[in-house]
Amino acid sequence: MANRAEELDPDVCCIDDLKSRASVQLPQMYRDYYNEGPMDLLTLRDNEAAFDRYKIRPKILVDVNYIDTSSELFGTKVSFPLGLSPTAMHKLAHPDGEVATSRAAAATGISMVLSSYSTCSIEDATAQGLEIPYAMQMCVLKDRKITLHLEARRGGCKALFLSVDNAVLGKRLNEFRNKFELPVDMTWPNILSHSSVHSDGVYYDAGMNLEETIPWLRDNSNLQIWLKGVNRADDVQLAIKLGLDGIVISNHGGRQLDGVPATLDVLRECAPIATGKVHLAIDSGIRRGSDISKALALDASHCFIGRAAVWGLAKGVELGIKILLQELRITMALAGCRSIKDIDSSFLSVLQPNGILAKL
Ligand SMILES: Cc1cc2nc3c(=O)[nH]c(=O)nc-3n(C[C@H](O)[C@H](O)[C@H](O)COP(=O)(O)O)c2cc1C
Ligand SMILES: CC(C)CC(=O)C(=O)O
Repeated sequence: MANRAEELDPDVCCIDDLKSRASVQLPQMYRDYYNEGPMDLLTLRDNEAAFDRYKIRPKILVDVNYIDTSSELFGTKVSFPLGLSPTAMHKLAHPDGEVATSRAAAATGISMVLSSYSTCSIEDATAQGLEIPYAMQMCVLKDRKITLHLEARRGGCKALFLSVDNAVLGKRLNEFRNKFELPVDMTWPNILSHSSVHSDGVYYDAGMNLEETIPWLRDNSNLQIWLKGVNRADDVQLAIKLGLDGIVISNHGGRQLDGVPATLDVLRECAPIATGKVHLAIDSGIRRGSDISKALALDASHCFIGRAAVWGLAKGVELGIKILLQELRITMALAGCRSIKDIDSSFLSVLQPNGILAKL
């Protein structure tokens, strides 16, 4: 049968399998750091549950012999509208770290955003994929001499993703209980070529404000600037006013402020403001190809995954990406969508508490 998992691994058929595999392989301290979040994990759970509240409405009798999943990010073609969110310290899960993750992104033709706290250099990571779009995540650090935006350009990145949801770290109980710490031989080369791990300057500047930071970045970089971690309609309006290139609706995968709404619900609220004015992407909670189709139907132009990629480091990041692509293709075929632009709000309904399906 045409759709049967082709070359996929029978032991790992879905992202949940990948999570189980990674969870038994990783030491508890790192497994909990990856899998969990702050306090009661309310947002972490709701990010995933939100995708189940939206129901797909398939259109019948569409010729789906040929499905085109291709899309575009930062003006570069990608095989489907999925990218890797910035996640710190890949060497905790695999000795090749971000180089391995980047290799998988390149092999599958998708985008990758590198974390400021990557354990490989930007140059080593981006050398893996000459055809795919890379971006660099940055926070404004206390030490302004740590110029990640300049490193990003040297490394061939097309965009900067400014994280705006981490003025301080969320209260992650697992990190307290497990006394989380980095192995002594692990460093953050993109930050530490300029500073020492013991310097306070390598941490976030909690006083950062956009009115000052965006012009500073524009003066010092010609890369696209995206905001990552937007959760309110008025902040979408601010991003448009400041002329930003893109926004990622994100709650850091439910790792920062527990109790904020699921990103899919925030996307639904913010998309009408952003459409046609600024690129809009989403992350947090994406575990299935059908989740990607739901976000696209709610007007996201791109989706990103965090944990699904780090779980992949235990068994194959490429395998995880291929699983999501296969599931997206099957969803599109069964829903009657031949291309990404066919996926619109007519393909979704919401199940209301009274049990009645409502159109968007
Ligand atoms: C282990 C881990 C490390 C992360 N490190 C960063 C980081 O360095 N910078 C950042 O902006 N976001 C970071 N994030 C958040 C991700 O970019 C992303 O928003 C989140 O993982 C998406 O949710 P998901 O894991 O449910 O896909 C991290 C997430 C995880 C799981
Ligand atoms: C080094 C970090 C603080 C990375 C991060 O953003 C996270 O763990 O969610």
